Amino acid sequence: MAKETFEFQAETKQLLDLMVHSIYTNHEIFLRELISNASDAIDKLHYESLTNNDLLEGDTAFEIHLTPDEDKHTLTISDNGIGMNKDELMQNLGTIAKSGTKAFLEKLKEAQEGGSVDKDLIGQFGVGFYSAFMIADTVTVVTRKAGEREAYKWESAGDGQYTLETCEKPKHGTTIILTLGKEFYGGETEENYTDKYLLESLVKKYSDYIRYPITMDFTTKEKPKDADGKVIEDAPEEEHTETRTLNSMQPLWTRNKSDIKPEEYREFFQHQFYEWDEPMEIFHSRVEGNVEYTSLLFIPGSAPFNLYYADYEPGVQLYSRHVFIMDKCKDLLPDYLRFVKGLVDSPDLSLNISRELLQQSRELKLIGRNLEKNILKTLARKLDKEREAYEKFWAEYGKSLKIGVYSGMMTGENNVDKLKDLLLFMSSKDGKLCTLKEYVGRMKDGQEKIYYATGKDKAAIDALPQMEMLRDRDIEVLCMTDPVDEFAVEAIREYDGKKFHSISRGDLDLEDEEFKEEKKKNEDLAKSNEGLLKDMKELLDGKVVDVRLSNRLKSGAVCLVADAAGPSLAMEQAFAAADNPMLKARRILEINPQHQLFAKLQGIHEAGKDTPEFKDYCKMLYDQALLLEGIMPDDPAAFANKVAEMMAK
Ligand SMILES: Nc1ncnc2c1ncn2[C@@H]1O[C@H](COP(=O)(O)OP(=O)(O)OP(=O)(O)O)[C@@H](O)[C@H]1O
Repeated sequence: MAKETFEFQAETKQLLDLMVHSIYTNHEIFLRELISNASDAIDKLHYESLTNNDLLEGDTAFEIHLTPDEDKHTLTISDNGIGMNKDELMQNLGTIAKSGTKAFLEKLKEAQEGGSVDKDLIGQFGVGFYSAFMIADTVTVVTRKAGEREAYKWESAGDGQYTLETCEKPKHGTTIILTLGKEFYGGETEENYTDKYLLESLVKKYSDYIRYPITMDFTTKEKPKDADGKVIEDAPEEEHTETRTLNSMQPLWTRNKSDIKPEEYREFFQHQFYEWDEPMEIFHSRVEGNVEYTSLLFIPGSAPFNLYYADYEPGVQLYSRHVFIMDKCKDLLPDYLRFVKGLVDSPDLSLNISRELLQQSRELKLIGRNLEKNILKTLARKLDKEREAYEKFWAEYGKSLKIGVYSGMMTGENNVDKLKDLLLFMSSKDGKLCTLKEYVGRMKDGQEKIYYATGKDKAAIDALPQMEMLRDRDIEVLCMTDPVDEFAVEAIREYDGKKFHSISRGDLDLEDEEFKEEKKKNEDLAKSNEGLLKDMKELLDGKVVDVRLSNRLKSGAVCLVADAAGPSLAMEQAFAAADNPMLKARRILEINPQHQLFAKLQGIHEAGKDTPEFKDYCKMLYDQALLLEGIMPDDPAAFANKVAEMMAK
């Protein structure tokens, strides 16, 4: 193949431009990035060779080798990993397929504007390879895919183009030759990347735990020794070259907890899982028993923006005796812990079965159950002892637990018992978060139900007309401001023998005498107004299933509630947002018989149910009730016009 020139994809160009112009000051991490890619490539080959030994081509000594050359101003990093064929080269080093890159570019811009470009951005967004352009004028990649014959040379000066041609490469794997920029070699600079001791220290700093030897040749000059081992003083010095392994190769998770510094955990977490923040929680444990494993799990400092979208891939890395098996095993932990990152290393996981079978294996299930228990125990402890920290966790991941509560009903897992004590809801009293236990613990004497209301925020809930009665009675109401809240509560049904009761669904049924008396009075009143209510219902046919006199209103004129059978209005909205408009609430319009408007309505009705005025009143009452629930009337313009017309009268 003759040498061909290709253009980088637009986003890659943008990224390269940032790298070349060195807006990022922490140059040295390029080495970590390239070493980490080399290690991944060896992992891949290792894994594939388990089922196809021929791929190794007889070369089983996995290694990442560094060759600095002071004279040529180059640094070469080579591995005997899987290598790349032509398509892969063009795909991997010509385009940026990952959606994360856009986020990276934005973050970088933000950091730049904030004046803090030192933050460790690169690598967390999977743009590792391109960091080479921070220090190299030209990057040359020579690579041959294991099991294939053709080798390729890729080259770029980071100027928007790269070239590709075939070449010779006896060993499979990848060699990256960095022709260093003039600030990055020679004795004048602190950043001399041909300096072996600097390279050694960088390997120690960033790549010590890499599982394969990172080697470099050290040449020393010594005078020869005689047969007795004595130095021959007058002989000329001889050069000795010795290949040294620079890293300890001990994976972090295999070390003793007490020997690991917090910054080592942080560095590992951020780099291994491309995270930006510090972890919020670290779980590091070694278990021996029915099944033996080491786990190192993290709860990231903040939830990824796509945690609840289909493109988010949950899962934990699996290793067996420190050998990488798979990246995202999603069957290990329950879905409600989808935000947990980390790894499990177990000699009991077999390397020689398919990933599908592995995910079904008894050992994996056992490990998963143990980890789940452990995480839940830690969260419970946090809730109990570190409330503020738990509320921070809740703000990031609470939704995941709430989804877990109700999705468990579908999958047959009993997540309710596991999770109900970890849930927090906002109290109508002080706007603070409380657990169900706390709510029940401070219920008023004689209160038998857990009252809740739904709305977009606390202010909207406070403004609900039906809240007035509860406020008067000093009854605390749980504010459900997230659409999933009510679904979770539906799944829990009751807590400590107390049933959940929506203030906007079914009957309000407060438990005090005053309420019961009111209710009785309204029942009598409803009988004497049967005609009016029936005619209103007829007029609003298709919109509501019933029109009733309300027991739940004090000063408000109307409200819209849902029948106890079927979803609530908030649930209906959530279904509609999820493109499932079939599940509708059975709406009931309630009118306050104590309100002046009711007397007016009675008067209008006397003139007959077919008068335009009665029709207008009914429609407008319904639209008002919708607005109170935060739902737009079907025809907002008609509603506004009617209001204007009435105001002008
Ligand atoms: N030494 C290598 N051997 C084989 N393939 C490589 C090597 N270096 C890079 N690649 C390929 O190029 C791709 C792009 O590398 P890059 O460092 O830009 O991102 P990445 O490593 O995939 O991202 P992340 O840093 O998120 O892991 C890699 O995914 C890999 O497929």
